[in-house]
Amino acid sequence: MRLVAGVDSSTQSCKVVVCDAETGALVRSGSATHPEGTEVHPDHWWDALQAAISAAGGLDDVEAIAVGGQQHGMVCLDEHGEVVRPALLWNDTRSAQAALDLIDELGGPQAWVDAVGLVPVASFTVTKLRWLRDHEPDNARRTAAVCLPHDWLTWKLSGAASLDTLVTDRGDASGTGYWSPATGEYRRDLLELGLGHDVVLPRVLGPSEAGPTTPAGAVLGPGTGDNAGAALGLGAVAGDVVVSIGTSGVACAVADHPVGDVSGAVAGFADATGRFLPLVATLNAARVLDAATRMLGVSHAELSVLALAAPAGAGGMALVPYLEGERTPNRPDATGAIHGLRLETATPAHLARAAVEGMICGLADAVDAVRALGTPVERIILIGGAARSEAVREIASAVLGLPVTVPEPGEYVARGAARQAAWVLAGGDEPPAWELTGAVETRADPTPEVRERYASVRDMTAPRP
Ligand SMILES: Nc1ncnc2c1ncn2[C@@H]1O[C@H](COP(=O)(O)OP(=O)(O)O)[C@@H](O)[C@H]1O
Ligand SMILES: O=C(CO)[C@@H](O)[C@H](O)COP(=O)(O)O
Repeated sequence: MRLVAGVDSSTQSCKVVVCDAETGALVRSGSATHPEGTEVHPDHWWDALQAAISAAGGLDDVEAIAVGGQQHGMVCLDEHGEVVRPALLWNDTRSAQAALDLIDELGGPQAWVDAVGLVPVASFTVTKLRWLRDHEPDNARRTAAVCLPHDWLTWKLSGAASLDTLVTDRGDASGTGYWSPATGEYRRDLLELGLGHDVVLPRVLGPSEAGPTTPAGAVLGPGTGDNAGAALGLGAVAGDVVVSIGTSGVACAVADHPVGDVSGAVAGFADATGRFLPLVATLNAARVLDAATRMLGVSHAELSVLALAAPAGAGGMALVPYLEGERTPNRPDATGAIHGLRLETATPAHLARAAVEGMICGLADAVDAVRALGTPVERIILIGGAARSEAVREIASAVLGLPVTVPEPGEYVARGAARQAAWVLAGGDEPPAWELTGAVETRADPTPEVRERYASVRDMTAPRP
């Protein structure tokens, strides 16, 4: 059996899967946690990757490896390849003003959509570079190369010989704000608009193009952003909308043509197969439920039981989940809110239900935004840590008004990276046909009134103090 490995270096943890290259069957796996915070030194990702590889029994018998990772994080390297400062992550909102400045300077949202398929918000790398230029000019000047979390880990696995050996892929490059999915070229003028000068950028490999090798001789794939990785790991096709409830909430779909949304809600990313990946991301997803478990002093399993014990609509209680500000809608300084609290609804069950419903209402808006661009929504595939919750599965089906397909619990980003590694080994126009088994469909009675209530209160939140 030929073995391949896939990595998911996500916001909260690093996961490694080792799979049979031909069938995709999981052979072994491991994981390790990442530190908290929206600013993290990349060395922590490297340490977690080493720990996860050890937990997975090592990679000595693996022929190819690919790395999927959280998108957009700004990794700045100096001319010697040293990290200039801790990386600013996708969920760090300090560059919100930089995003507004950049939109203005290029001539408005349409100019950005035309150039790179997205309208800048604080998440995208180009805005973080502008923040660096404005707030840490010495660090900006020292920056000789910029890459993303997955690019940096691929480079480290290759031995990090020189800046010229940095590689990336279309999927992750499309989240920078200085690479065009439509032309497949960097927009160095936009990089310079952000950072103030030109730097080395990773070479963009094709979807199954081999990168460098590890010192042990395993071939490295291009890797990709975590959402493109998940779509590849799930084998998503037209009509599927992947909804991921991890640290971020995401709704995305595979498309044959580049997509642009001047409202900025949908980012017109590229995917990991040579196609495109219109995507909406929210900042508030699984951690809203983590917060609810803390407020109620219960476990996730207990939160799920509580939420399902309360009536749909939580007796009119609606929770707006902007606990970390929000990206879609673009409200970096917003806070969360609980509306409609009454004596008779002041129970743990009502609060649990309102937390799950509010978080999913944000994602239902995301699915609507993807649909509004003409993307067919025939099947919802639910993944991410919070998909382990029965309440999330039931309430997602009810709030979205659609059946929800939940694959068996697994690491689908890491699986997608492993599938890419297998594709690099096998060659050919399409990735190897890895069958997805064990998916279960959940159908609940639709509750459109929950979304109506949410829509009536979602703009009523206080700014961050
Ligand atoms: N049974 C569960 N119910 C709800 N949330 C859960 C459950 N298990 C894990 N989670 C949450 O899922 C999140 C991690 O999901 P994951 O998709 O791995 O995140 P990321 O990829 O962003 O690091 C954590 O916030 C964790 O608390
Ligand atoms: O910013 C985005 C997508 O645009 C996020 O989806 C990040 O890619 C982080 O993902 P997770 O760690 O939550 O999986």
